[in-house]
Amino acid sequence: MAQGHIIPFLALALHLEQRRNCAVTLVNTPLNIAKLRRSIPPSSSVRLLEIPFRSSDHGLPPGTENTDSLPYDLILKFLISSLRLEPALSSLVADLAAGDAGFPSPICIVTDMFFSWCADIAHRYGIFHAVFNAGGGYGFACYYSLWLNLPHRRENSVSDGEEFTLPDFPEASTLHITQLPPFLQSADGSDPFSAFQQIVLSKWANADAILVNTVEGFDGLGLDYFRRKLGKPVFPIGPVLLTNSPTKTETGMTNSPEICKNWLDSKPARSVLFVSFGSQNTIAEAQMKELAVGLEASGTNFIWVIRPPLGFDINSEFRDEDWLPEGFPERIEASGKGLLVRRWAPQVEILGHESVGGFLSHCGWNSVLESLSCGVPILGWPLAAEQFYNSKVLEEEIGVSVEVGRGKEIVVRSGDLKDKIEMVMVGGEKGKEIRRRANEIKEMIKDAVKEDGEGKGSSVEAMDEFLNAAVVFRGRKINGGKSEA
Ligand SMILES: O=c1ccn([C@@H]2O[C@H](COP(=O)(O)OP(=O)(O)O[C@H]3O[C@H](CO)[C@@H](O)[C@H](O)[C@H]3O)[C@@H](O)[C@H]2O)c(=O)[nH]1
Repeated sequence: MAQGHIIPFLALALHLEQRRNCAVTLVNTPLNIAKLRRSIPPSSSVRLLEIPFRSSDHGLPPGTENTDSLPYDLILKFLISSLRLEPALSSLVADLAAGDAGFPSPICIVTDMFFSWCADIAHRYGIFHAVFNAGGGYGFACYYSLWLNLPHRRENSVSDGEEFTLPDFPEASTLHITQLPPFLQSADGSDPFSAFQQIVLSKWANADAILVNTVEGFDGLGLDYFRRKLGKPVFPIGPVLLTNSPTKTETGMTNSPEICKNWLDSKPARSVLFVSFGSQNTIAEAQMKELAVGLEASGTNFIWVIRPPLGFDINSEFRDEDWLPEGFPERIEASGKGLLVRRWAPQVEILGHESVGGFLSHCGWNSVLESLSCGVPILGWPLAAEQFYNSKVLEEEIGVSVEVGRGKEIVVRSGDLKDKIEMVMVGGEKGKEIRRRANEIKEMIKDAVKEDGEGKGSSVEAMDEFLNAAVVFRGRKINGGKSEA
């Protein structure tokens, strides 16, 4: 129930339908199904099914079915409400398994990482179950290990300024306490956040397979962690991406795709920095001001997707005069240096435009994959969830990024931002190496998804193995365990 998860699920559904000839049903709550309906190409026969959900029954504002419109402080309540979908999902799978919905009984159920408990439902009907993790291998291995090895703040152990290693993932090298969001820093295993994470993460072990939206070649460390930890097949099938960004007219995108395209068309190749913090995160007002000053001082061209800062309702009116330095919107418009987009931009199209040469990103994994698929290097400003570990692996292991900020609390200085923007966009040796490496990863991604006379890429092979495992599982159930076929 989040754009960062729904988008890769839609991409996976379309891939399975168009490339693998599978009949696919996407299940979600009514408002998310309405969004999906607008994003599915008319030629697709992916079927959409609703499960009922009334947010007010869970103490959430009316119409809250997606983190993109969720007040920032209600995330835990929202996550817990997802557990209450069990009876509705159970009865829906019972109908599907009986063939009541006019479709053949499903061979496989793929659920989001937060719905891993659906393995129990699938197995009740002899159906193969896979968790599809829309995040990366390394980032989610750290996230998984951190939540299942609590607490992290102990007397005489980890404290401010200290680094530590993960007991079951030492090869991840050291993490710093500032790479843990505040609620994870204070989690002790018995608080409601820990209780929720322990339910959903420990149940990954009940799945028959784990699908990860990544590429083995540059993200193998975390995949090996899950293989070792869960003893289950882990299939890196990515990147599974949409070719066009979903539109989001209901939240009032002010700059249409055509305006963005025309603006980008007027800029030299690789000269534009794209700035966006994803579908559900934002920065503080003071940080917005520092970022604006840093962007202006760097002299680079930029497109910046602005969301209301921390403390403001995501749906509130825009207040440029409070959130941005005085005269900033007018100056950048007059100079032609910047384009401000409110709430939602056509990100895939922007990153694919030849004028874009860098992406200042919160390091949500979809954004990372979309950027690297186009060979665009990253300036990381992780804000929540596993984004801190994505940023770390992108900089330290993969070599395509430099971190410019960390979290919502630590103040980022405009001077430092300016220096790092210059370094990635135009700078000397280090910037050159980051740009070279981003192009190398782009080629690695192309190889992973290729299927031609010369053979299959690693992600195509992984998808083959996953689909084969689901079919074999089905064959065994039908033949009472006697046959593999
Ligand atoms: O203006 C916008 C903003 C976002 N997007 C799209 O929305 C998705 C955003 O996904 P992502 O970059 O992964 O960020 P989040 O929305 O923050 O994703 C959540 O889900 C990811 C996958 O599990 C995690 O990596 C993140 O930490 C988590 O916050 C991407 O496909 C973007 O192209 C747009 O099209 N336009």
